[in-house]
Amino acid sequence: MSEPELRVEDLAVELGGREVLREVTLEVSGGELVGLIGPNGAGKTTLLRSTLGLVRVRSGTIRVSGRTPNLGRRSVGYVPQRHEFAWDFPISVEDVVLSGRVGVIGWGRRPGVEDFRAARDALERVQMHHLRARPVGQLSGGQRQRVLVARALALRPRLLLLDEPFTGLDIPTQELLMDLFTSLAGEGRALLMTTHDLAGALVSCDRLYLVNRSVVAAGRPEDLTDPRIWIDAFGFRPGSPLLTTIGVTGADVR
Ligand SMILES: Nc1ncnc2c1ncn2[C@@H]1O[C@H](COP(=O)(O)OP(=O)(O)OP(=O)(O)O)[C@@H](O)[C@H]1O
Repeated sequence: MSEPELRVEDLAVELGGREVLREVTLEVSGGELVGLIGPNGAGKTTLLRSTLGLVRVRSGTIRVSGRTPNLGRRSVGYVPQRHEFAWDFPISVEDVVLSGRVGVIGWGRRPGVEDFRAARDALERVQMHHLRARPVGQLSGGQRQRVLVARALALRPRLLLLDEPFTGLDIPTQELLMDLFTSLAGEGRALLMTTHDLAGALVSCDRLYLVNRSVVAAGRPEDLTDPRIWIDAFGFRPGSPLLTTIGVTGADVR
C-alpha cells in the first residue's frame, strides 16, 4: 500500500505549559476525506498547525508525504478559520489566491503564466472566477470562505487541511464546498477537515477521528454508532436528543 499523505504517530504538544495533545496517532491517505471532530479546545486546530510545522511538538512524529512538516509543506494546502485572515487588507480576490502559491513563486517574485492558470482553475472550482478583481474586503462570508479554499487549491496540494470550513455558511455554499471536497478526494487528494457539523461529517466523511486531546475513537461513520463513544468524546448528556439527531443509535443509554 502507498505511503499515506499524512502520518501522525504518538504526537504530544504542550502550549503555554499545558498539555494540549497526547498520544495522537492518525493517518490520511490520498482519496480520503477524513473528519477531525471534537469539542471546543480539543486540540483540532493545534493538530492541523502541527502538521504545517507551525507548532513545536513535544514528542512523536509527523510525516507529510513521507517528509517532515517543514519539507512537506509545499504539498499541503491549508484553509484556516475565516476569522484568522486579514480581510481588510486592500487586495483582490485573485491576489489572495495567488498568495497561496508564494512557496512556489518565491517571496518578492512575480507570478508567471502557470501561477495565473492555477489561480484561475482554483477560482473556477469554487465558482468565484467572475469576482477575481473584487477587493476581498467587499465579499460576503460565504464568498470569503470560497476564496480561502481557492487559495489552498492554487498550490495543487496533495494534502488539504480544512479548519471548520462550513462555519456560518448557508446551505447552498456548504453543499458546493462539500461536493468540491468529495470531488477532490475522488481525484486522489487527501483531505483532513475539522468541523462541528457532526451530522454532516457522519454523512460525508470516509473516516472520522473523534479527538479530545487524544484520539477517543476512530473509524468509518458506520463503526461509530455506539453512543458511549460520543458521550466520552463530547460530553453529550446520556439520553440527549442530540444523539438521535446525529443518527447515533441506542440513544437511550443513561
Ligand atoms: N498559543 C497558545 N498558547 C497557549 N494555549 C493555547 C494556544 N493556542 C491554543 N491553546 C489552547 O490549546 C487548546 C486547544 O486549542 P485548539 O484551538 O487546538 O482547539 P480546537 O479543538 O481547535 O477548538 P475549537 O473547536 O474551539 O476551535 C485550548 O485549550 C486552547 O486554549
